[in-house]
Amino acid sequence: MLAARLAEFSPDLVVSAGFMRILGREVLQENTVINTHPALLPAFPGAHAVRDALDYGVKVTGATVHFVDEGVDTGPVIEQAVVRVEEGDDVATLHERIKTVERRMLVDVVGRLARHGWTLNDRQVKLGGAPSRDVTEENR
Ligand SMILES: Nc1nc2c(c(=O)[nH]1)N[C@@H](CN(C=O)c1ccc(C(=O)N[C@@H](CCC(=O)O)C(=O)O)cc1)CN2
Ligand SMILES: NCC(=O)N[C@@H]1O[C@H](COP(=O)([O-])[O-])[C@@H](O)[C@H]1O
Repeated sequence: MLAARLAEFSPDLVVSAGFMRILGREVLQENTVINTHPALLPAFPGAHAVRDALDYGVKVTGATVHFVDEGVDTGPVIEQAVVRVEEGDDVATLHERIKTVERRMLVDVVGRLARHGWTLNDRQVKLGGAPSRDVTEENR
């Protein structure tokens, strides 16, 4: 039982990155969970975001770090980073480029959450601190 296993560590924050199981109420009621998703939510939720973005023909996609709620990819957005779709991209090439950006963003977000905390009003997340340059540069 994941909830019980997590309780043994009393984590301040649980990070889901590539964790492909839907978390249930028993985990979410006891833990603050964030997730990284390889699309600009609310676009392309679910388990096949990169494929779905390519199939749709978007020119830009990206990655989202969000709080996890009982919905699927519906939690409040913490940070996003944009990635252009390039000529000749397939799922593998596009996903690798997204992963490069999302890993940097995830490290930045976890650091800011830990150091500066956050506020949540309705769906608006305000993180303390400022995004690191390499996250914001990608968004230019
Ligand atoms: N309660 C939540 N749990 C999780 C979330 C979330 O937003 N809410 N995010 C996921 C990770 N995730 C997207 O970032 C995600 C993972 C898996 C699926 C999904 O539909 N899985 C299907 C299998 C799909 C397939 O393999 O074809 C399933 O579990 O039946 C959607 C989104 C972490 N957990
Ligand atoms: N919907 C969940 C989802 O698609 N998660 C994605 O799985 C990849 C894991 O990469 P990795 O195995 O190389 O860390 C990441 O791109 C993450 O956003």
